[in-house]
Order: sequence, then structure tokens, then C-alpha cells
Amino acid sequence: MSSLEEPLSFEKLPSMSTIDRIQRFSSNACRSTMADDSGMGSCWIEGRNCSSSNSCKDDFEDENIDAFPWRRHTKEKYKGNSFSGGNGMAYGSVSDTSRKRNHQRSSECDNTDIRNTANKFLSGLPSFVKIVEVGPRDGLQNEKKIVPAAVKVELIHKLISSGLRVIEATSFVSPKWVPQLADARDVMEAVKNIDTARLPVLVPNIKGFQAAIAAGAKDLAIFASASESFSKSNINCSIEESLIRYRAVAMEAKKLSIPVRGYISCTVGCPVEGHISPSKVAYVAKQLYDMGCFEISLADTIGVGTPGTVIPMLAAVMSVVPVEKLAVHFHDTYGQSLSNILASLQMGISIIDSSVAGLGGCPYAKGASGNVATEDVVYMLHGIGVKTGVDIGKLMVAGDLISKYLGRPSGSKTATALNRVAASA
Ligand SMILES: CC(C)(COP(=O)([O-])OP(=O)([O-])OC[C@H]1O[C@@H](n2cnc3c(N)ncnc32)[C@H](O)[C@@H]1OP(=O)([O-])[O-])[C@@H](O)C(=O)NCCC(=O)NCCSC(=O)C[C@@](C)(O)CC(=O)[O-]
Repeated sequence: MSSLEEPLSFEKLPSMSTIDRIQRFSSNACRSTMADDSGMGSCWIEGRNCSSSNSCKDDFEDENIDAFPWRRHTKEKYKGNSFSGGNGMAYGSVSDTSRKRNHQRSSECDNTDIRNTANKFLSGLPSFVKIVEVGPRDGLQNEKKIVPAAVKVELIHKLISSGLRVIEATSFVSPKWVPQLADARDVMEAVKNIDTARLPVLVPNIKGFQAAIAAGAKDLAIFASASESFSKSNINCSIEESLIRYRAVAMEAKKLSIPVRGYISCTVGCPVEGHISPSKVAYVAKQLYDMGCFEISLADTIGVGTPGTVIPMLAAVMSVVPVEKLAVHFHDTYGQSLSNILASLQMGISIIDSSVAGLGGCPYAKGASGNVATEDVVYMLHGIGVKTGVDIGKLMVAGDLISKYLGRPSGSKTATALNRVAASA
């Protein structure tokens, strides 16, 4: 553990005694009254007399500080400092005392066994995941309060500063349909010369394509659906009609060597049609792939999926499109995004869409809530040893900017927790 904003990774395994305790959770466990700010949840310890909450708490804290060193770290390193959101290394590393104690513990147990077990579950994961940040587009498109182009541009700059290398900037769609993005040309004009990140924009048809190219877009995305009803409500045409439009866009883009990403909405569920069959998704994915999309993002637009529905859908799509061309795009309506992402990684996916501060939702998908928060995705990925190139502290600065502008707290649990930890230090 080297910094406040880094999760406990499997390389920094908790001691065997801590794991033993966790495994000994049982229904007759006693609950301490300690207020928990560790991210571990409440203190449940089997077979202990916790009538004295202090002894339970002290004991727990002793263990917990080693398993979750940012608590000690926070207390020691943040005295008098406010959270800067800077580079992780600036926060130093776990205290020597803590390290010594960890060392003693590891000699008491067989850490090789623990490591082997961890590797069994995590070794198949990609070493690096490309995050496609969709906050400025998907994140904002549903916001009623119009965000000025200058704020959108500042947000994009801050996201780039955090290390993100693909950021969806805006959409060239009808301003009557999506008023929030009516300033697409202004945003694109302001960011078109950025060469440190790719800034794709959504286009629904040739009109949008022409406007995007004229404004300086160098990366495009087209968006189809696996649900007939959603296609109608989102882009006012059938799936087949949309594929005809998108083929025209893809052909024009090819002439200019402009890469085109394809989206498929409602890949597991539709607000009108309910369950969507994996074969429908595979059909649309193959069409997008064949028309030249370099990447296809599979969206759970209303966030109803679980690994139980996401895995069969991915399996169907992977039978017609190479897995390295696939991305996943989860909305967190039912709190299933991270488990779906982990399942997707285990299936070989290494491209994940997410939105800073958990902003988002499609205006034409009733009940859809925010996208999975980028901070939460980065926290989990770093915690399981997957690199992203993203500095979570700097990402939180971007999240703070837009959350403050919108006048509401971040939708990211990680950002909320880290801000709370920093504030209490
Ligand atoms: C596709 C249309 C345009 C069809 O809309 P329509 O009304 O059927 O189109 P139309 O061809 O009849 O044109 C109507 C008006 O729109 C104009 N128009 C036509 N095209 C454009 C354009 N490109 N840019 C600007 N203006 C355009 C056109 O010029 C005309 O203007 P008017 O003559 O009335 O003044 C409309 O339905 C639309 O813009 N839909 C976009 C909806 C949208 O952006 N949804 C959110 C993005 S998708 C999403 O969020 C899901 C995703 C990708 O994140 C993944 C997931 O989670 O599922």
C-alpha cells in the first residue's frame, strides 16, 4: 500500500489471522458498535463477548489497520494536510511499524498458499485495461441543467490530466432530441487539437457525420440497439434502418481513415421488451463489425444485468466478433456494474466504458441511472492488480469539478469514501 487512494491489492495480502477472522463470520457473531470508516463494513467477530465494545474495537482496529493500512496512513500522513488528489506517491508508504508487523505475521503463516489462491482467481485477468471515459457525453446528455461548453472543455482537460486516453467528448445529434449537447461544435472546436487523447463523438446519421468532421472530430461512434423498441425511441428508426444509416457513415469514415466505434444498447434488457436474447445482440455486433467498426461496446443501458445474463450475452457475441474488439458499458441501476465488469474481464474483455462521478443515463431509456463511476472501476482494477494508467486522485479532481457544477455529490462510492477519509484526517 503506497497511498491513500490505492486499494489493498492482492500483492499486499492481509495476514492469515485476519483472513481466519473473516472466514469465521457466523450467524451468532457479535457486532461491535464501532463506527466504521475503513471500507470493511461493520465488525463481526465470532464468539467474542463484545459487551465491552472497546475491547472488540481495539482488537479489530489492530487487525484492521494492517489489512487496510490507509487508516493508519491517513492518520499519520494527513495530519494538517488537505487531500490534494495528487500523484499517489506523494502520500508516502505504510509506516515502518505496520510493515514490521506485517512481516512478523507473514512469517507466522504461509503466504505462498494465499498468493496461489489469489492467483487462481485473478491470474487470467488482463494486465492493462483501456478505460473509455464517457462522462462528457453519456454522463452529461441527460442533465437538465445546461452545462456551458467551457465547463465541458475544462472537464475534458482534467480527465486527460488524470491519465485517461480515450474520452467521449460530445454527440452530433439533433439538438431537439438532446438539448444538453447542442454545443457539440463549440466543444469540438475547443478540443480538436488535443493530441494526448482520443476524443470520439457520437453520430446517428450522415448529417451528424458531416457536422462532426467539419468541427474537427477524428474519432466517431455510431449507436445501434439490440432492442427494436429502444431503437425507435432513441433514434426514431428500426434496427435494420439504423444499420443502413450506419453503413453509410462507416463507408464515408473509411474514406477519411476515421476510426468508428460501434455501440449496442440494451444488450441484456430493454425497458419495453424485457429480456433481450443474446443471439440478437450477436447479430447486431456482427453487422457493426462487418461494416468496419474497430471496437464494439456492449451496453447494459438500464443496468439490469448480472453476471448471470451478461456472461451468456458476451459468449454469444464472442462467437462472432473477436474478444479484443469488444468493450463493456454498464449502468449501475441495480449496483451490478462492478460484478459484471469482473465477469467480463474473466471472459477476456479488456476495454471498459465508465463515467467520472458516475454521471449518466440515456434520455430515451426510462429508469436508466448513471454509468458505473470511473473512480470505482479504477479502484477495483488497481485492487486486483490491473493497470489503467489513471491517477485516481487527479480523476477525483475532475469528478469534483463536474459534481460541484451540477450541485450534487459524486455518484462514485470510491470518491465519496476517499473524500471522507481525507476530510477526517
Ligand atoms: C437520429 C435523430 C436525429 C433522428 O431524428 P428524426 O426526428 O427522426 O430525424 P429527421 O431526419 O426527421 O430530422 C429531424 C430534425 O433533426 C435534424 N437532424 C437530423 N439529424 C441530425 C443531426 N445528426 N444533428 C443535428 N440535427 C439533426 C434534422 O435536420 C431535422 O431538423 P429540422 O428540419 O426539424 O429543423 C434523432 O433521433 C436523434 O438525434 N437521436 C439521438 C438520441 C441520442 O442522442 N440518444 C442518446 C445517445 S445513445 C445512448 O446514450 C446509449 C449509449 C450509446 O450510451 C449506450 C447505452 O448505454 O445504451
